[in-house]
Amino acid sequence: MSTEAAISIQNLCKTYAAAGPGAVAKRALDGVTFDVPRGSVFGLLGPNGAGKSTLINILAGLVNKTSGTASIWGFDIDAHPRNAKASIGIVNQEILFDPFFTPIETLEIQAGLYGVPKSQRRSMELLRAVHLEDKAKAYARTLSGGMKRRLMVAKAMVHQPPVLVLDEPTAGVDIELRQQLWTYVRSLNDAGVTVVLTTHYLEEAEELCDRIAIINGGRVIANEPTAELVGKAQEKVVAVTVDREVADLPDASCFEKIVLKGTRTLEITYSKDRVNAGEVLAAVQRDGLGIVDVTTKEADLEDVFLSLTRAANAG
Ligand SMILES: Nc1ncnc2c1ncn2[C@@H]1O[C@H](COP(=O)(O)OP(=O)(O)OP(=O)(O)O)[C@@H](O)[C@H]1O
Repeated sequence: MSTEAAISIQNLCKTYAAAGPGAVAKRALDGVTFDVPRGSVFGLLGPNGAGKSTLINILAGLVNKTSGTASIWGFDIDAHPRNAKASIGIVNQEILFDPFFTPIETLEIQAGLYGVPKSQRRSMELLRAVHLEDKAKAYARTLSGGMKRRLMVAKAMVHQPPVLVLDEPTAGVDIELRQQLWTYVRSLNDAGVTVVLTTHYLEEAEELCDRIAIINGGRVIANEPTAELVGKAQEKVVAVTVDREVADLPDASCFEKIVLKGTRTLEITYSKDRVNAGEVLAAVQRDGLGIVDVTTKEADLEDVFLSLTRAANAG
């Protein structure tokens, strides 16, 4: 176990017992091992049912692991549960707080639960950080969905944990609010907070995370710096605009796919390990077409994610 890690998980397993007669036990985590480096924004990705919530709930002390170890900020969750819990703030998927309390009361109550002395509370500062200062004394039930979500983030930070976990922070959230949340996550990270983010939005992970782990079927199938993971995508797309209308599509045998967009633009999908961009263009020119313009699209995380989970399911 690395003491430098914000979170260190070793060989973590969780089997949910069969819920009743005829039901079967479910192995939700099957030997998960990874470290979250201190100071990073770490993405935890996986399809539905991959085991992400189970993992987070184990860290939060809400689900008992079957075997393996986990530590938060150097504190083993079994040996030092209180210190481990004090080191982490978790924002759940569901919005949970009493609708009759105001945001400032919600934060004060949460600070009380965590035993934060009055002199060390920063409730107003937290509300300011999530742009809810002017709503400090409004009933929580009168807040919009986005405001409630921001209040959840502030609530998770009352005890100033060095690690913040956001479970699907932007599910069902509009683009503007998503941008605001991203900005806030970045500012927390700039201030030294290690952030772990689970998301279905690959674009979000690609934009925010330094490092990404992908879990599938309870196992880690990738754990790499974001740029390296993205670099693994083998398929690239190039759009080639030619100098005349295309009557017949060029021979596609060295491409994965070729589609005509409009009358003069060919969108060609090719595999980096089979051909390079020069060969793609040469193949177009061989057909007597003159090239007027070329644009390439970088492969994104979606491609990597799909090919890795497909490979894991096939294997
Ligand atoms: N309390 C439970 N009892 C039995 N099985 C469970 C329980 N909680 C989760 N599971 C099962 O364990 C597996 C992992 O579930 P988990 O909720 O951790 O996945 P997830 O990656 O968080 O998915 P999602 O993105 O949909 O939240 C699933 O097959 C799920 O059905």
